[in-house]
Amino acid sequence: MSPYVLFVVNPAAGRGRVGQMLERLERLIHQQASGLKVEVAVTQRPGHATELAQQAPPQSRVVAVGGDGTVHEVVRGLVGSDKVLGVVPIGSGNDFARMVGLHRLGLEGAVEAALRAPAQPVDLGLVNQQPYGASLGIGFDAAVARKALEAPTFLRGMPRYLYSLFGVLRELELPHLELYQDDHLVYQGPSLLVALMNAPTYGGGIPIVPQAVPTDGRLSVAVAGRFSRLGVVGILPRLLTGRHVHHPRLRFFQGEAFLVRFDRPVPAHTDGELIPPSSEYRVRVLPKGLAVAGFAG
Ligand SMILES: Nc1ncnc2c1ncn2[C@@H]1O[C@H](COP(=O)(O)OP(=O)(O)OP(=O)(O)O)[C@@H](O)[C@H]1O
Repeated sequence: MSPYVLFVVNPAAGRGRVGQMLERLERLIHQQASGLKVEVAVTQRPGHATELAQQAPPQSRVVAVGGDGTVHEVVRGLVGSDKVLGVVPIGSGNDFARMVGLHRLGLEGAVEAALRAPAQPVDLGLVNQQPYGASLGIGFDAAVARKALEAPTFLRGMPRYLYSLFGVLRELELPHLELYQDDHLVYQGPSLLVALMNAPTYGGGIPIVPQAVPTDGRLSVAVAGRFSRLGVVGILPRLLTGRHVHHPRLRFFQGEAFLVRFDRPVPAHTDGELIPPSSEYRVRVLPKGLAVAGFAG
């Protein structure tokens, strides 16, 4: 029996580009799906993709059409099931697709892979019991993302990012971090950010932990320690090209389970989606947590 494939399309992804492509997308999917049972569902609101993924029948493929936020919501609906994740990356960042090698396929190639390519498992992360696919960022980058929500609506793209970045820099006051790996304290001190990664990149290709491998049964962790405002501005260009890894205020760890504890609630994001700020994040890897169509392993 051929599998049932549900495409979950987020019209808001890619800054609304997906919504503008809806008809073309549906045509393409139905053209390529001959012989398969396929349905296309358009999300109506944030969180809807998780419900749709949960409701899909056992052993089906559920394909996230959008960016990392859409993938994140579908992952949340699939974890612990025998369903397979597909990804048609049309977001702004697409770091999950980059992690599993699907970002270079182009639209038709990605639809084809979602429909018919064999599936291989990847690790997932779990933070305070909630799954994530590619990234967990705690601290500075999440604060910038949060600030962007308050930015004036006329600011878009890079101006919006710079507004948010300098807004957070102006108020910069580093929390005190204690990082435990398997119950051992491995780092303590002021911290700009902590990234607990399954993927090497976040934020649309920023190689925060270039050595991360999503099939090694471990999370790769970067801790940025005490940074001044000027220090942050100095490290950013190096971060974009992966030249930050030898910076003396950066530390890297790899492992299965971490406890991230702060002296106050600190903002965080999973796969680029903000989660409620907390002073404690319990994080672990879920080895081979989800099968992904078109992932070569
Ligand atoms: N119908 C909808 N209307 C508005 N927002 C929606 C709808 N459906 C889903 N969303 C939200 O859209 C947001 C953005 O989606 P997504 O992250 O996939 O796109 P993106 O931001 O372009 O990509 P990336 O995260 O890769 O940069 C998500 O937070 C999701 O919850």
